[in-house]
Amino acid sequence: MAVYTHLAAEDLAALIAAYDVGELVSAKGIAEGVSNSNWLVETTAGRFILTMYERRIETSDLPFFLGLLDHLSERGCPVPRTIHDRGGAAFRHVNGKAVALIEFLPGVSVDHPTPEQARAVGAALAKTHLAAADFIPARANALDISHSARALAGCGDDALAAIDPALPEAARIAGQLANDWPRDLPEAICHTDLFPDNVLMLGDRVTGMIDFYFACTEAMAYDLAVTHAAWAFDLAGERHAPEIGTALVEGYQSVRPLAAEERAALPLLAQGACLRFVASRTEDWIATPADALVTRKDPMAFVRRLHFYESAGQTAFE
Ligand SMILES: Nc1ncnc2c1ncn2[C@@H]1O[C@H](COP(=O)(O)OP(=O)(O)O)[C@@H](O)[C@H]1O
Ligand SMILES: N[C@@H](CCOP(=O)(O)O)C(=O)O
Repeated sequence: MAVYTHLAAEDLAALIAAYDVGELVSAKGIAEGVSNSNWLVETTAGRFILTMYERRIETSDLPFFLGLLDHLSERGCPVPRTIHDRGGAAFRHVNGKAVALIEFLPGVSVDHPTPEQARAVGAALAKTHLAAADFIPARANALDISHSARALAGCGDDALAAIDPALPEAARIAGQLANDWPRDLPEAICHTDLFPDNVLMLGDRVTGMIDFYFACTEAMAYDLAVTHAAWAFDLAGERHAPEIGTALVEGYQSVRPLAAEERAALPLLAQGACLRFVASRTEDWIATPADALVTRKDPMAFVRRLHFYESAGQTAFE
């Protein structure tokens, strides 16, 4: 579920009246997602997504995230633009919480991508990297490898082993990788969470890239590594799908060829990408009671991918 807050009908109507988007017709809570509350809003002028920021997002970061959506959308990327209110503001507050009205994009998230779809996702990712080149604001990656290493170490070996006996070893690998991390790869504003549920597709076409709320200044090859780890496996991380990974990298390179040092770094970047999700999933696992309404995501699905990238090396990307 992802509607954490009840919005009274009169609050909703007053909010929509602040925008030049016609009259409110209906608003339905959207079940997908875990971080924010989302509603599909219909007005006499069309459909919109209303997002209420609930967890992990600092209001001070909203101008960056929402400005980025507008920047990428203006440059032809399939990214929803922000609807600004009559006073020009990109976000407002309702009952003390920040909310934004976002363009609705068509499409569905695929569960079992084909190579053609993965190719299109790779190309769309590379286009956002190029289109973000003249986006001036910067934002550090709060979930970089040093953070993952600290977060896992902070859980303590006993708590990690209680989830799975293999987790303490993953924490040690994170500490090692934080020391070996490449620092000089070309950077851009990166999505850093481009999982299948953050991509909307119609057939082989990417119609929407959403949920830019982890976007930050990062190595572009790291963003490709995150996307590879998110797309080129089954959900449990047990089966690598080489045809998906290959198509993804080919699609990326059809728009932005990788430099030799970026290609060479991919296996290590992919291990770091896995550890970013091992760390956040482990923290959530410990913080969320087993009977909570939100389904906990399994950190071990990314420990398996981590070990795959360790042993496969460069062959994971061929
Ligand atoms: N711009 C959009 N156009 C169409 N659907 C959207 C849009 N933004 C979000 N959604 C829908 O809302 C769901 C949750 O959005 P998401 O941003 O992933 O939430 P969360 O940040 O909580 O994970 C998505 O899976 C999608 O179905
Ligand atoms: N993609 C991450 C979770 C991030 O949550 P999101 O719903 O905001 O994309 C994971 O799979 O661990």
